[in-house]
Amino acid sequence: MTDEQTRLGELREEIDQLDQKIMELISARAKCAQEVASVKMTSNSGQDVFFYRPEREAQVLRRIKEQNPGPLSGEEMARLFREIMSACLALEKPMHIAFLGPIGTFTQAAALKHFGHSVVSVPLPAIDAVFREVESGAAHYGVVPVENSTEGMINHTLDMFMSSPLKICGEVQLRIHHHLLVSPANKDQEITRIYSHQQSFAQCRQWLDTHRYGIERVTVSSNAEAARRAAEEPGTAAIAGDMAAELYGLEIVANSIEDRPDNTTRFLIIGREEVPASGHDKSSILVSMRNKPGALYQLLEPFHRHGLSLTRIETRPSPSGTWAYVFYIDFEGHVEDEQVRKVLADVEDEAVELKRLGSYPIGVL
Ligand SMILES: C=C(O[C@@H]1C=C(C(=O)O)C=C[C@H]1O)C(=O)O
Repeated sequence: MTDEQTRLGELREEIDQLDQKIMELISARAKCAQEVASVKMTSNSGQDVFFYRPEREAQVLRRIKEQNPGPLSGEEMARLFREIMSACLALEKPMHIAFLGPIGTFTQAAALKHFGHSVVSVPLPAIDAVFREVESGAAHYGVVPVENSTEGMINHTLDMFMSSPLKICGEVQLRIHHHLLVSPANKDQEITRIYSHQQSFAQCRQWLDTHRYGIERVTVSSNAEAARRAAEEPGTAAIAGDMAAELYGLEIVANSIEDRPDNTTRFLIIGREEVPASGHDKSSILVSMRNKPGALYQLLEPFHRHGLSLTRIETRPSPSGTWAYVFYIDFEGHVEDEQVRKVLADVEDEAVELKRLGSYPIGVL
């Protein structure tokens, strides 16, 4: 045996021993989580038991990121723990997560990033169907896209909150990389048509105008549907992400063709319960104001006076009348915070209506 072989043998021996310890520790952790479940059941007899605790999971992931000694990055370590927690929670109760489908969409990728892979993910054909599935109790939580850094707000999601009783329980951001994809069987054919979702076409507009000018662009209901069609129809391509490419066995012709390298989509987690404070939270509200001079100033002034940071303000037409508006506002803080309570009380004095959509942990992953 050479020196190199001897050294490799020793290192592999060490890795095997470490793996054994990791396995024992993960099993001990899983037993603890099971114990937590039985405590929750006995202390909550007869009432709804909330096995999934978003605020606690956010705290665990934040601590892991902060205390991670390296050489793995904090993000990487948190992702590993995300999966460990997901598996532990599945022992307590397997969660059903509705998402904007079909399978292979970025929304599914966001759902798995947020909840880990030990959940049952349920694809639904439209954003309102995801809301209905959670409202009816058929799914524990839902995941819907809410804004993209290149293309702006997903208005359909915002408008759903006007009528839905659901709460926002979390947020997750996903870097969106689009590829031009073809079926390996049709690789040598000339492409005469490209399928994609309207949002993805918009996020790749400049690239398409420069590199595939004049080729017909056909909008379909999702990237995954685009990939499915490209897999079947000769002479076509799709713009979609890695998950859809893998699912339909497509090959990448051009990689990461989004116009902005930081192209990111933010998704919301919707559920039926309010989430207690995690220590680093955000809140969302819908406010309709009287249509009078200074209305927007009056709405924003309390945030300034109490030093609360706004992270987003969007205006949507009110369903109650022509030229009336509803403001969708995100800000830092939790409704349990004293400062937030004061601001909301002031806003409520001036507003026609104030709807609290929820306070939730700022996305960790
Ligand atoms: C174990 C618990 O239940 C679930 C599992 C968690 C975990 O594995 O760390 C954390 C929060 C809950 O979603 C808990 O509430 O502490």
